[in-house]
Amino acid sequence: MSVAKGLEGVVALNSQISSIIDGVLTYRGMNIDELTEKANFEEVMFLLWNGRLPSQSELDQLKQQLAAQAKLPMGVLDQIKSYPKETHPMAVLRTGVSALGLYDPHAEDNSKEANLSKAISLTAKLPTIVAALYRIRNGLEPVLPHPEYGFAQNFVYMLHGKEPDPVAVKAIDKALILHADHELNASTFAARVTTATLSDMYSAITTAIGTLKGPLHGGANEQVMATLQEIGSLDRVDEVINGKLDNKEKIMGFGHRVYKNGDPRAKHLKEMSRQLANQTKDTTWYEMSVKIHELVEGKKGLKPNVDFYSASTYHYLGIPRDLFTPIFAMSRVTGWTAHVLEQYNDNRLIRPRAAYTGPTNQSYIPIEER
Ligand SMILES: CC(=O)SCCNC(=O)CCNC(=O)[C@H](O)C(C)(C)COP(=O)(O)OP(=O)(O)OC[C@H]1O[C@@H](n2cnc3c(N)ncnc32)[C@H](O)[C@@H]1OP(=O)(O)O
Ligand SMILES: O=C([O-])CC(=O)C(=O)O
Repeated sequence: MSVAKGLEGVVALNSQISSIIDGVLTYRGMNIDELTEKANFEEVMFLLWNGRLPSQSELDQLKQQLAAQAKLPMGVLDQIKSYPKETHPMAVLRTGVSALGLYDPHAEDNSKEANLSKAISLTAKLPTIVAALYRIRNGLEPVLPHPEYGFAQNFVYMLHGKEPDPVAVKAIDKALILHADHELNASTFAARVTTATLSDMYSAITTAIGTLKGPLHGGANEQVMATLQEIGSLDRVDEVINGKLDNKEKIMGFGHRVYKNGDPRAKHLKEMSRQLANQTKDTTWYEMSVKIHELVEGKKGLKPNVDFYSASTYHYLGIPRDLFTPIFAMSRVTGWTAHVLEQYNDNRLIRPRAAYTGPTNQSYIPIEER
């Protein structure tokens, strides 16, 4: 058996949700450049789940459903309050989503209707968990979701507990659009593997969150910020980055399994970071990022992925770095749930083979003879 390590280049299934063709990313056939410029995140979630853009009344209805579903069951909120304060937010999110399943009487109903409403409910509740865990850890009371606010607006509101800044809301909305789906990335694949056993949507999304958490995947955005903070100033970029490259360390936020000529999302995040740098009059993080970009591309030919400029963007918005990956999850849950729906629609157990490379013809040795 020949092995494609890391399943590189293996086409594992058919999907109609997003595509990466010649370096162009589309959701349901629509270029993400256009969606980022013209759509809002609620339209994009509808698009991913339903395969088309919503009418005005469908969009209004979705917004109402999201607002109605955003509150957490008391049991889940109480659990989050009881977790050790130093727990990583992705671990809280993973456990919180798993716990949500316990409070949903339809958790085991895998009909299309039940799963679509679970997709809406999970999408609505993830920001509430993220904002709550942030506030609880800082000794603050969680803020109830605002029934009149849009998705991004509500997240910023619940995080800071005050009228959200429209610039921050717009930036988060765009970032959420850019992260929403990405073909058969590791966490989406993991969600589909779980779904393909005919397990439930909460199990699939819990699987996906655990998979997104790793630094080779969604967890890279937090590590990008760690690198920027380690460097600390523009004049140290050369020394630190060259040192890491000489040590054969990976520079987080660079490289991609699929894009070899650049990630089409990075330019949008770079521009957002640039604008926020100018608005906050704190250009260091943006300038350091650009310098790292030039150095890594010049020396290794590697280009930034979606995680690289998202780090400085979120930092400018006053978001602590360990919330970066949870924000990614708040967006990607729309793609994950769309893939869960697609998997149920035409399911077959996902079960590849392994080429066995261990010893053969071994005999059992009684314990007293070992
Ligand atoms: C949302 C997302 O998940 S986007 C990806 C987020 N992850 C990161 O940013 C982490 C840093 N990047 C990486 O680790 C990789 O580029 C990945 C995981 C994204 C893709 O990995 P793969 O396709 O398996 O590439 P692989 O790790 O085999 O790299 C190929 C070569 O490029 C090098 N390379 C790849 N990425 C980097 C990097 N970020 N920094 C330095 N070198 C790198 C590898 O060391 C390897 O070199 P070698 O052939 O001399 O051993
Ligand atoms: O597709 C991948 O391998 C990683 C990913 O999730 C993304 O880039 O958004």
